[in-house]
Amino acid sequence: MLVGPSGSGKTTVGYALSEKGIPKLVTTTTRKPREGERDGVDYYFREPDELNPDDFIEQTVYNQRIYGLTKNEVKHALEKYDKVHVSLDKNGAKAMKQAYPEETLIIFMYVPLSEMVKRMTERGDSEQKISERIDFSQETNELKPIEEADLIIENRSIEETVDTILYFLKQRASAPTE
Ligand SMILES: Nc1ncnc2c1ncn2[C@@H]1O[C@H](COP(=O)(O)OP(=O)(O)OP(=O)(O)O)[C@@H](O)[C@H]1O
Ligand SMILES: Nc1nc2c(ncn2[C@@H]2O[C@H](COP(=O)(O)O)[C@@H](O)[C@H]2O)c(=O)[nH]1
Repeated sequence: MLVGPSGSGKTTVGYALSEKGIPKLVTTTTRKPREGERDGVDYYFREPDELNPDDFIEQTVYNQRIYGLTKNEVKHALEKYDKVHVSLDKNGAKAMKQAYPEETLIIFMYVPLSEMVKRMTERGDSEQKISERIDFSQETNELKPIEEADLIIENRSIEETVDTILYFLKQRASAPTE
């Protein structure tokens, strides 16, 4: 599970992990698509009244929008792949870790605040959106790594971050189980 504040690079690193054979679980949200985002690829974009809580393993409200991971998405992915990744907020990651402690790893990514702003600007977010996201991050303490994190990593260069994650996963896979 990739966790970190807005603009820390979860989506970008996630693309790179997919290319390395660790595909992404597509989650569902009631927020509107950003430019270039596609339904069924980036998210399942839905209206609030289309969501049935029983279909979800976990759901959260982030910045006034609902996000969640469906049981079906996990079931279908794990029929095909032994390892997958997903980008979740802190609440989602904690809930998943509690429910599936042996099967999940939390990778917390961060960048300095100034870099977050720069990257969101480059991504094309409006000044208002950036300011909302930064305020939200600060109010919810999103910049602070969560205690449950298995790996905490500053996302300086994408290549370095991806290599570190792959190395970490390899180490964990070869570590003897208790
Ligand atoms: N290591 C990096 N160096 C430079 N730019 C980066 C790096 N990682 C990501 N970016 C850029 O930063 C911007 C934000 O990255 P991204 O959308 O992946 O963040 P995110 O954590 O998924 O954010 P959100 O939670 O808001 O969806 C993008 O424009 C991306 O290309
Ligand atoms: N708990 C969950 N968090 C999710 C899910 N899908 C995405 N996210 C996280 O929400 C925020 C905002 O995402 P954005 O794409 O609107 O910037 C970010 O932290 C995502 O990782 C989910 O299904 N459950």
